[in-house]
Amino acid sequence: MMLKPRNLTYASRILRSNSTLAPDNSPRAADNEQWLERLGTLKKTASKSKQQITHESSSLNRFPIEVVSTPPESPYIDVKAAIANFTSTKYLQGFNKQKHTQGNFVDIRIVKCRSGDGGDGIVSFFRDANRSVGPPNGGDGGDGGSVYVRASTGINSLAKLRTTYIADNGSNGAADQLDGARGKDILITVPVGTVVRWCLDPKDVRQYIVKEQQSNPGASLRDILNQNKISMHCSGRYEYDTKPRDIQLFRNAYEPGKGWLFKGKDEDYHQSKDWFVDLSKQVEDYDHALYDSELSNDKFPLYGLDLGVPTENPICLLKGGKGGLGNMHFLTNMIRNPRFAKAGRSGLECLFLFELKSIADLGLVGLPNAGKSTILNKISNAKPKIGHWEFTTLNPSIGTISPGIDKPSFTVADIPGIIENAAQDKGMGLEFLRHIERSKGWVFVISIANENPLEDFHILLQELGGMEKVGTKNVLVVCNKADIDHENPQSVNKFLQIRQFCDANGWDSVPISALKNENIDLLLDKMAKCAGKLV
Ligand SMILES: Nc1nc2c(ncn2[C@@H]2O[C@H](COP(=O)(O)OP(=O)(O)OP(=O)(O)O)[C@@H](O)[C@H]2O)c(=O)[nH]1
Repeated sequence: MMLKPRNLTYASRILRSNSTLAPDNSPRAADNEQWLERLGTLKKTASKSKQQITHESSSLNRFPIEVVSTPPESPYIDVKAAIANFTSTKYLQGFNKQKHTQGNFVDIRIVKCRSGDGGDGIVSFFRDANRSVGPPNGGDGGDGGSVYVRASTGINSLAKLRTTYIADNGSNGAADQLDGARGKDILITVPVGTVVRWCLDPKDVRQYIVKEQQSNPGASLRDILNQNKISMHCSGRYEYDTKPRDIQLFRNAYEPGKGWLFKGKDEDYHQSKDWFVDLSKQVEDYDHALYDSELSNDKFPLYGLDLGVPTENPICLLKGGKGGLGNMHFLTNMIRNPRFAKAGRSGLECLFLFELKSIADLGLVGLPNAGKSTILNKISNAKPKIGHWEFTTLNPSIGTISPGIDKPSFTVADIPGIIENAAQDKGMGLEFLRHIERSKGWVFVISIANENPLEDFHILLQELGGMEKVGTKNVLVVCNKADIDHENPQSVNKFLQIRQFCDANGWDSVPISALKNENIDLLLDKMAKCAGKLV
């Protein structure tokens, strides 16, 4: 904490207040001089202040980065990473438009946030019947409001998120040493499971894509976003290794030594006076300390902020700017009438990508029309849409399964069907995978009535990231629609082929008919195991 003279002299002010006419709770010249002397030491300690955001999760997608330079070459860890990591293809493709949504479900939002500017300190002098110009008594500006986020249960969509959140600026100081009011903070409440990431302005990204597509007409959106990189300053644990942890945010505020506000005589007049130049040098240390503490606070986790559990205390995304000092702090033995004060520090403005990654124990994946929604409908309390056309499911739905009074319940997420080349944005793309990313197990639903179910299974495996990615999950393969043509030996053969492939990989498999309720109890047992709820 940076002590200002008023804090130092509180007791002495109370003692003196009855004995003089002057407004005698303003800092004395001697107090101010003592404070100015101390500033040099503040500068060295402030940069060690604690970093604010600590919610970092290992479950977040650690995308590849290229470290370009590290301290001491640069004060930061400079990294390059693909643009795709700082935007959303779903957003750029306009998936948020009404035609792509069912009901009120929104799982991705880009939001502009701004913390408030600090109010300015003011120039004012005490006046009464006996004195036209008394000691300086200009108060400090109030701090700007900050932007906070918290995750809460009971909400399951980002639909209510606004596009812009702007915290209030702090008020300017006033005469009689009155500090300005603090700006009002903003609290953004999101569902548990939301990941917040720093992101680029979609307008800039769109412009960039148009330019790239003009120079390279065949390039797809995904290729452009993956192949082009942005550079950024990061901070991290460079004492031990060069691991960048946070993106460094910068305020558009005045540099240390600047930000003076003058009344009466202008800046040129003051800069020509030695007493002001000396004072300004001392106050520059105060500015440096502020700047250092801003740098250590103004960071955002490079891989995002994972709000996977309800937050007890709101987390500060953007801190408001500090209020400026009033002229009462600049009274010294040399300077009897300080006609200058300091401006408040600016707030911060950033765009954040809010992504809801549902938290379900199991994820149902399959080609369109495989019967995923029918299964979820049969086994849980969820009522997803069922239709005999492809892509009936446009949004994920989550159902809770309660197998019995003595058995633990678990949750299952049904996501839109995945088709060949989904990774290249065919069909509904792979955007919805975020909802099963955190799931312990993946349940592959394959329609045994299709011509080549084993090939369908291979397509799914390929689109979901291959054996390497799928190998990190518990896997259950459900061969649905076993009622169709069940007496035909070819149908049995199709199932046996899949079972053989599953056995070779150590995965469980089960034939069912969701429509006719066949083998559903066995399916529930196997799903509970896959979710890690049964041994
Ligand atoms: N014969 C038969 N038909 C089924 C079975 N399960 C589902 N169906 C039918 O298959 C069609 C597709 O079912 P859905 O549950 O909507 O399939 P989905 O996988 O959710 O489809 P998308 O929403 O496109 O991803 C519907 O007409 C269902 O009635 C089954 O076991 N047997």
